[in-house]
Amino acid sequence: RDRTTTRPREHTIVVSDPAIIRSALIDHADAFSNRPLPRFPAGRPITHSITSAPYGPLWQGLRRNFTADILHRSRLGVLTPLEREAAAATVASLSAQAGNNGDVVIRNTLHGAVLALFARLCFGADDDNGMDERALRTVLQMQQEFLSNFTLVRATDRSWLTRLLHWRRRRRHAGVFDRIDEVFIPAIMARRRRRSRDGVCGDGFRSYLDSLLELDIPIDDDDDGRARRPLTDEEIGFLIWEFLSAGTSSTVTCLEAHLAAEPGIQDKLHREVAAHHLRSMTGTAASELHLPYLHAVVLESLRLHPPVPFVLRDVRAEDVAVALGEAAVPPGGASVSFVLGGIGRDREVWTNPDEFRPERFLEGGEGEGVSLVPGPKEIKMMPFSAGRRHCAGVAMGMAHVKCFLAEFVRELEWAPPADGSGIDFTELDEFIKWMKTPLRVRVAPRLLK
Ligand code: HEM
Repeated sequence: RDRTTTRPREHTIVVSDPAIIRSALIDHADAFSNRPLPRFPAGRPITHSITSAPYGPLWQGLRRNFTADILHRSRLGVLTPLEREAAAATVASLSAQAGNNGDVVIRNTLHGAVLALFARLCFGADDDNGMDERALRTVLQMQQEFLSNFTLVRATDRSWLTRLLHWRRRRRHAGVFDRIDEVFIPAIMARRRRRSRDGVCGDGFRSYLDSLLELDIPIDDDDDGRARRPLTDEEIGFLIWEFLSAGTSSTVTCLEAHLAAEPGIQDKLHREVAAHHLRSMTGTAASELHLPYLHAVVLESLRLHPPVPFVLRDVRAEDVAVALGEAAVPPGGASVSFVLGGIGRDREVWTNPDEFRPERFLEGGEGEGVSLVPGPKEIKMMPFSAGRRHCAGVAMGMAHVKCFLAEFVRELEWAPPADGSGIDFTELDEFIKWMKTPLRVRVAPRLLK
């Protein structure tokens, strides 16, 4: 079986042509199913996460547990009340923070709320799930530190000189991983105690942690996973870190980009959402309701501002040559970087691609039927990537974004800041496409108008 290497490849190939991306990720999926392994501090079980496990029985087991058990579509309705509570708390907090003129910077509040929601899905829905406000603040800091150093650490990985020059930031980045055990292991132990005291899930809510406590993984990925063992607490801690981090920043980035939408679009969205009395509906995920305009707004935003700008693969030389036609790949193989950012703005596919026009995704529009994760047909956008390693949280990501957005436009009116400074759409050139200047908006309660 093809294995990925822990040594950074000397050679990186950047691919932005959608036809070649499709051919590599879908037609040559066997060769393009491993990510380059990051250099994490020695001693970490770096391959024991969905994102870093090589394609094989371990990855299959971890991913199946995640998608078929915890994130399965049939469970999304069960999660809706938690999503609504988180969205409502965010509305209350933003309203309270808005100054006299109504201006408020939303990113930190939103990030905290989305993280708290993921923590409940992960550790259990009760307040005493072991992740109090202090622990959540620590995780928020860890995520911010991790993301702010990620691009630099990757870029400086290749030579000892760049590693030496940037050792301080590299050390800070590695320090995040040193804190994972300290933050999560007490909560893991508390959940285990509760389960043995009160029965299987303690509070009756099957959390991601519950699934990990019950999961057996292959002892050896090379013998097709026949012999199995439970996960260690350290491995569970790392999987929890992945769960809390993989979706939080992309969900926040996605929402930030939506809320900058024009008033005309917002009013139309408000009319649709209000007509559905979303709040009174229970047991149905926002993503499952018939809200075509909400769906179109989310897709249009993902087309224009995909939160993850590129995806990486670790590939052997012969596979690169077959799939990409690269003649001069060194025998050591290559890292391939597939650029997702520009696909949705292709002028040959989209009319006036830089315009925010959700209508293109409604019936009869050029985007009707475009799928969130492209299959073997032409790729018109791919915010969640494609092929075997495409985003494992598509359904949950969409459900969260729609639920927050619906609650936001139902309760509040959003406008550019009162001081006339406008909205700066410049994105940071990093692993996650944050807006360079965190979005500041004017909010006003809708019901009082
Ligand atoms: C709007 C929200 C989101 C976007 C745009 C997004 C996008 C992506 C992208 C582009 C990838 C890389 C795929 C590749 O390498 O081919 C990815 C991977 C992944 N995402 Fe998401 N994501 C989002 C939300 C979430 C959520 C909510 C979760 C769940 C907690 C999640 C969990 C994951 C995981 C586990 C992977 C690794 C999959 C694997 O290696 O098998 N994502 N995501």
